Amino acid sequence: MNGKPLLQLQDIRRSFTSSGRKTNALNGISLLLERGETLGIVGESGSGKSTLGRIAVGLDNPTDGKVWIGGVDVATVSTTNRRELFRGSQMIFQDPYSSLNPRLKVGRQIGEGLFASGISNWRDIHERVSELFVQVGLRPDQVDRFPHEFSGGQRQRVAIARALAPGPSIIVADEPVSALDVTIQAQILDLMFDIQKQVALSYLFISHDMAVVAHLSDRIAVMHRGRIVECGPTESVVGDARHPYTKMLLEAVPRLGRRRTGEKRLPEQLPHHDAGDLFECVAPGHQVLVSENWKFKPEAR
Ligand SMILES: Nc1ncnc2c1ncn2[C@@H]1O[C@H](COP(=O)(O)OP(=O)(O)OP(=O)(O)O)[C@@H](O)[C@H]1O
Repeated sequence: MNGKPLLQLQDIRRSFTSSGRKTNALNGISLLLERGETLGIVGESGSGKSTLGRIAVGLDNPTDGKVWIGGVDVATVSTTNRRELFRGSQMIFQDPYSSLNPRLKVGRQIGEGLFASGISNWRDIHERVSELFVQVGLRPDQVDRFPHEFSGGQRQRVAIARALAPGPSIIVADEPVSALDVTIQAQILDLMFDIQKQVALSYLFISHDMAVVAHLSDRIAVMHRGRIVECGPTESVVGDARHPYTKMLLEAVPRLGRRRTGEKRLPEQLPHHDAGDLFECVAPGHQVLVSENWKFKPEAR
């Protein structure tokens, strides 16, 4: 790959229309994901995080805006090349049970990913699947099990192995630990961190939980109603949040909120962003960007 950012999104918009009602899930998202970094995406339910993640891995298309993978504008490539382009972008979901085929042995499911990425010898595939199992902390003899024969944490390890199989450079993890017990959450986050040290991987790490996002991310982008309202290095966003919505998210997390003093009350109204407020989470290095163009306005119910 060239020296271009791994993933670049420019003014991404996505609306859905169902039963005659239009929802603007994304209202102009611009961000960069650099090589080897973890960009955390945090925001409450419905803020557009999953829609953003799906667009980042090619599972959905924006209504408007541009997606570049390694400097290549996705809109300019053929369907076949597009599939190839997105092979380097894999996704891990919240519920590994529903994202795994319940009727297929897990080794086979991972093997199929390897086959699709060009390994045609099943002996090589079997060997690689065993290696992947070891990499995610499972035993090679567990490859012949079905998904229901694993615990929740083990299933997420299987899902991680499957995502790693095609040798991706980007993994979008959408609430990967939300369904797990706290101790298991820490194990999976540590595993993701260790894997990133072993192989050159960038994570787009999506969660509603600021504590979880802060644990793993180099940078954090805070999403509110389909927009990024604050973005910067984790220590700045967590330690010195500027946007009221970010402060609100932090106050909702006792473990992180305790760091802050003198601001115990949550804002009674959420900030409203003007439609023309285009905010770009493209800061290289340590710059903190805060959307300034907001005012408090009662929430529309
Ligand atoms: N396929 C769809 N059809 C209609 N509306 C959709 C669709 N996908 C998402 N939406 C709407 O877009 C908005 C953003 O949804 P999205 O799932 O991206 O948010 P989220 O931040 O990931 O929330 P959650 O954590 O609850 O999944 C929501 O209002 C949702 O109802």
